[in-house]
Amino acid sequence: MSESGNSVSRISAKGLAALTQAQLNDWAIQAQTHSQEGQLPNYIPLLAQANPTGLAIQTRSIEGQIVSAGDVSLSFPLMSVVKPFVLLFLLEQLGAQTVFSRVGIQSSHEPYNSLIQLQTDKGWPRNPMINSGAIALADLLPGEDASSRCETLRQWLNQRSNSHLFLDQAMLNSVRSRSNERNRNLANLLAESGYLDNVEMALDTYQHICCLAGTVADLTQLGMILVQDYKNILPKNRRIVNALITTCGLYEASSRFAVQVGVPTKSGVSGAVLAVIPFQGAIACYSPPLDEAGNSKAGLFLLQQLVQTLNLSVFG
Ligand SMILES: NC(=O)CC[C@H](N)C(=O)O
Repeated sequence: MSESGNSVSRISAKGLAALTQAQLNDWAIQAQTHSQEGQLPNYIPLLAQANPTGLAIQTRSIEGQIVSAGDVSLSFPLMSVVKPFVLLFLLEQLGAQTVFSRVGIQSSHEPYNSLIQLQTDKGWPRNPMINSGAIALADLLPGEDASSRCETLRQWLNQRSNSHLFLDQAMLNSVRSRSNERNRNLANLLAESGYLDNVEMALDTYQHICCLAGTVADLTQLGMILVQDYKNILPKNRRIVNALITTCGLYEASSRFAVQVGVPTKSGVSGAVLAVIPFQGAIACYSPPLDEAGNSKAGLFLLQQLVQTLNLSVFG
């Protein structure tokens, strides 16, 4: 690029509102090619049977502009995309002091379900975006059993965000049909180390909340509660969640993504991805094939296109 071209691109400011339908359509087609390089997870039967070519993306701006591409009628379980919202709920209900007496704020360079990481940390869950941390937080949710805890969280989220999340019972049955020894080992070590009270309830609650499901429209609505001041949610709690999804949201790929793309982003093993563009809007993608870290191939490609073309990086 010429020097003058370079300086022009450096000062050009665009923003989410500048996105056109034609751009998003083009990128959605290119994203399909990227998704072919990914793999479906094999440890949850219904996720293993997902249609690998199913793809949807929606952007929602604070002015109410919505641009979508792909099949927006597809619904999918949030899986780990629920983790920031469990954290937000508990920060609002219990306060940061209680929450961070049960979970840390350090990023991890191990996979999201790593037992080695938890052993290295002597049973202290490093952050709320990996399974150990989310299982520890599931233990703090109020309610007598997993289903009532999940229902309380579901209603709280739907009321705050005007989304229509539902419990995907078939997905929950599928999750339960295979014993997840990794998550059980994590929960046992958390309990032995004093960071979790009830192993069975925490695991059951965690499985339920991972099966809260919706469409990309629900996901962008949900994302809006992290975008700006919203219905009594404390700004400091929103900032904590956005900071932690930036540093930990994509597991061991988080810092690379922050450097290369630069927006707070959370993924789930279903192929769901949610990005928060502070004071501008939210972007949700769904495409099941995953990269090695368990992040949607097409989802991360789409975010990269959007952020780079529209200058959305939160780092300026
Ligand atoms: N990365 C994820 O989405 C993990 C969620 C999934 N339920 C698990 O515990 O393995």
